[in-house]
Amino acid sequence: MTDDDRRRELIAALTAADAVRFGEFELSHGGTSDYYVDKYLFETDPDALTLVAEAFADRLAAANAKLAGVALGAVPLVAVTAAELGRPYVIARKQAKEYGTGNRIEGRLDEGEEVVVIEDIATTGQSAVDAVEALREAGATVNRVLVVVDREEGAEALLADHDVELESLLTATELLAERDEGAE
Ligand SMILES: O=P(O)(O)OC[C@H]1O[C@H](OP(=O)(O)OP(=O)(O)O)[C@H](O)[C@@H]1O
Ligand SMILES: O=C(O)c1cc(=O)[nH]c(=O)[nH]1
Repeated sequence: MTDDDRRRELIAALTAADAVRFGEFELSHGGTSDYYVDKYLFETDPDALTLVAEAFADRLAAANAKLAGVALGAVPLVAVTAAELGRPYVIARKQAKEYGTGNRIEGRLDEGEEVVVIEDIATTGQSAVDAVEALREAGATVNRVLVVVDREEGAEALLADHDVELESLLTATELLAERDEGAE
């Protein structure tokens, strides 16, 4: 299957899961948008979840790295991708747990381990940067973030400022091409 075919299949699966919404939406790091990718709708749909995990696993097969998912949204994605690859993973919480272990990073992480971050959506990239910083503080080496959708609103540049490369399965331009062509 070509990359284009795979992208088309993924867009169809996200659309079938009703995850691409149009209207007015508030975003997590400020501002509003006329569209929103409801990650929980595609992540709870078995077809879309499987496609995303397979696409991530393909990209990660050659990298001998541990995976990390950014809570909450990327947890199902990292779990299914890691199972597909037969690899362990960790979870980066938004904040450290306030009792018990007090962990910010959940799961086993050894000093100096290479980690690739899995994220659902990148908008400003701030959530991904926060996870990278928490992982680095915990001793990991991180230079790659993989997302399902890059909304192309600054995440690539912000991550590059932190020496991290952003890769996406889909860009907003690709995801919204049909709507935008219709609007021309
Ligand atoms: O690139 P950014 O500007 O940081 O925005 C994208 C982030 O915002 C959303 O998460 P949300 O805050 O909705 O959190 P959740 O995963 O806990 O639902 C999305 O899943 C990304 O994690
Ligand atoms: O930036 C966000 O908060 C955001 C955008 C989006 O399309 N989907 C989402 O879950 N969060």
